[in-house]
Amino acid sequence: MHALPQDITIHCPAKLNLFLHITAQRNDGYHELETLFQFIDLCDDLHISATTDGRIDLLTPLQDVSHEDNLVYRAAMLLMPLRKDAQQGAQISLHKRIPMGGGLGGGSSNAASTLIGLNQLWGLGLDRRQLADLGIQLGADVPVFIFGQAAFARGVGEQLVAVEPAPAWYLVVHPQVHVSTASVFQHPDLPRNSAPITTELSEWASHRNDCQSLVASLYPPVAKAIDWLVEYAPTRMTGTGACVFGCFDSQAAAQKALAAMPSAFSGFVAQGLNTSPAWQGL
Ligand SMILES: C[C@@](CO)(OP(=O)(O)O)[C@H](O)COP(=O)(O)OP(=O)(O)OC[C@H]1O[C@@H](n2ccc(N)nc2=O)[C@H](O)[C@@H]1O
Ligand SMILES: Nc1ncnc2c1ncn2[C@@H]1O[C@H](COP(=O)(O)OP(=O)(O)O)[C@@H](O)[C@H]1O
Repeated sequence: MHALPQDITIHCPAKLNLFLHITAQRNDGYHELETLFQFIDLCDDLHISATTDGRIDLLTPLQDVSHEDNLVYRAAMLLMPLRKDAQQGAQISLHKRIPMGGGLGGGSSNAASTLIGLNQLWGLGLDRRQLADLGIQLGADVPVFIFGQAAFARGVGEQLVAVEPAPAWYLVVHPQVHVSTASVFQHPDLPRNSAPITTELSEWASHRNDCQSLVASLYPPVAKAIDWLVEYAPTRMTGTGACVFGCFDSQAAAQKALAAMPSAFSGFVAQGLNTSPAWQGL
């Protein structure tokens, strides 16, 4: 039998929702979506070392998130009952770069990478489907990060079909406000009855983010960020916001717009990725 690795470093990419349509609301309150996910090369880094004390130690606290609520810790807890040996433990540290709560999916990506990494270190032998089924308990975006390919998603984000969105460079602009996902989905003015998609996924003009008008009206900085960025490139909000992204043909064009960005916003240039770097080297 091969010896298990003792240490692993896993990238946790951010995602963009290139579009997001809400097609229905289920009886349990959750919304049925049709969304196109692409990863971007802005990544958090997760480092996991195997230990033999049967504990999960998270070495890097996050501001405003307790250890017990941290999605890294919660993902590790989901795998604890599946260990082959109760002495198996882990020390985990997270280097965060993805802004939190901006619609970029960083927490879900951290959770997915924790499941991927511990599955490897502890030799659990779970396949991607089994990891995704565990991960969805932590958040609707976790399965796509385990799936590891750009995807068209239905349901609450668990029915995934691999797709190849065109290569693109993005300027991602953070309007510096925090939008609560739950409050957007609870809002009475949210449109909830988009028709299921029949057009090409790649046709930008046929698609939209159904949360965008509502969020822009509730949060004026989001509207200002869109109004500014749309002068440079086709622009849309990701997830339930607050971040918005412009699509550029080249890194240089995206960088040029970033250089002109008003100081009220923060932003970064990133490349679209159709394969997640989380699985690299595994
Ligand atoms: C909207 C999306 C699109 O990618 O992204 P984000 O803006 O969060 O990144 C996701 O579907 C978000 O997924 P996630 O952030 O994991 O949401 P969760 O924690 O599962 O849900 C937060 C709350 O939003 C509501 N919710 C979420 C997803 C969904 N399809 N319908 C809902 O009604 C529920 O009230 C839930 O309690
Ligand atoms: N490891 C984590 N990284 C980021 N956020 C986390 C993490 N663990 C828990 N959270 C909580 O999840 C919320 C949503 O995080 P995130 O995935 O970054 O944003 P979004 O859902 O908007 O894409 C955060 O505001 C934070 O309270």
